[in-house]
Amino acid sequence: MSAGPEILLHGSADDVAEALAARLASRLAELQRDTPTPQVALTGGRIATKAYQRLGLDGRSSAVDWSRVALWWGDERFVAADDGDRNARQALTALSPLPLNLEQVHPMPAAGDGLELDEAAEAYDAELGDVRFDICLLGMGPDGHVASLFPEHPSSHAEGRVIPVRSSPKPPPERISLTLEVINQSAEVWFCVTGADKAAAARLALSGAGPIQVPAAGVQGRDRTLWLIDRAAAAELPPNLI
Ligand SMILES: O=C1O[C@H](COP(=O)(O)O)[C@@H](O)[C@H](O)[C@H]1O
Repeated sequence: MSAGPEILLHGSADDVAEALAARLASRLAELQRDTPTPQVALTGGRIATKAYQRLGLDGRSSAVDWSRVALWWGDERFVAADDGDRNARQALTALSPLPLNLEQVHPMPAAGDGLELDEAAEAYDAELGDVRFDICLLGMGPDGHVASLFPEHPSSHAEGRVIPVRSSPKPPPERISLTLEVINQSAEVWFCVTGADKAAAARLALSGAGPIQVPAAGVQGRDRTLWLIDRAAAAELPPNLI
């Protein structure tokens, strides 16, 4: 059963990225002792991408068998596959030095792949099937959004597991997102949150706000919910949480 969120405080955004990369490598190696292919949902965002770059550089020398890691995405911008805005493109470029098994890499469909937005979300739902993530990584926007679930927006209270998102408050307007239903089936959820512009949202997410107003507040892993956070983003947290 999940305990409350665990706050892991770091000095700077770079420290969070380094810590995320190191934690991911060590947890994956640990999981691989008992699990043939750990299932990981990746996030987009600047800090996560830095962590992927670190893993791309150092990951080969870790104990992880990268051919036995399945990669999924928590959300995606519905743009062309070669668009630099794609979360998957950014992550896979960074991770390209690793010997991943491409059959275990599951990017969300891109615009121009032959599917409309709704069909693309349905196709990803079917591909996901009954997979539950061992680790789900999440960023958080300054407005408290997670994946592409935005506050007070239809995405924050949509039904289903994988949803099409239109009129996203953050560009690009069309996206695909997992819902909290799927995210919260993950054994472990790891937030990576940095910067002073996230401080107010972090405080709200960790002090009982509603998930429609602050989607990050509705996230809870089955076993663990970690917040890898820098001092700037943690500046408004109640002292008892740190
Ligand atoms: O649009 C998105 O933004 C969030 C947060 O990004 P960050 O750069 O502020 O960390 C990210 O979690 C999400 O995957 C992405 O699509």
